[in-house]
Amino acid sequence: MKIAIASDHGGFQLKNALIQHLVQKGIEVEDYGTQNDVASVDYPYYGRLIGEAVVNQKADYGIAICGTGIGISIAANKVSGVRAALCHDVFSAKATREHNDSNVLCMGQRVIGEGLACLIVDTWLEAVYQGGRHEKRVQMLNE
Ligand SMILES: O=C(CO)[C@H](O)[C@H](O)COP(=O)(O)O
Repeated sequence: MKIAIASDHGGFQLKNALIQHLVQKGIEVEDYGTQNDVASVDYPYYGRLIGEAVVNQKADYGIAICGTGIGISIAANKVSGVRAALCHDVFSAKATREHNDSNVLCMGQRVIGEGLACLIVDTWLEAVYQGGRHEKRVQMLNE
């Protein structure tokens, strides 16, 4: 499995923590930036990068972080084929894989701590899309 990950300056520290967490688990990670939290950068650029990496199959899934997670999730969802989910709790992380077949996970560094964020990532990656009644709805999203 390969994960594409990106953040703006507001999510840079959490991005680093998640990269470390994923690499420790043996998961391949490609870092699409940003490279520091000194320079103020624009989350729409990084949301688009992650969205395009996923739909162009450069990675199996994407993770996108900003201060709130909101702006970068809006940006990622502008890319056709992206189903980005903003999750700050474990229930939502599991449900969005099972029901929405989400392919990008978004979180906010200014909202949750690293421990919970790692647990959300693990839950999201382990959950399995259920298909069935959800197929038609996901198809509607794609259309
Ligand atoms: O959360 C975000 C977007 O939803 C951004 O990270 C946030 O707006 C950046 O703010 P600032 O420029 O004040 O650091």
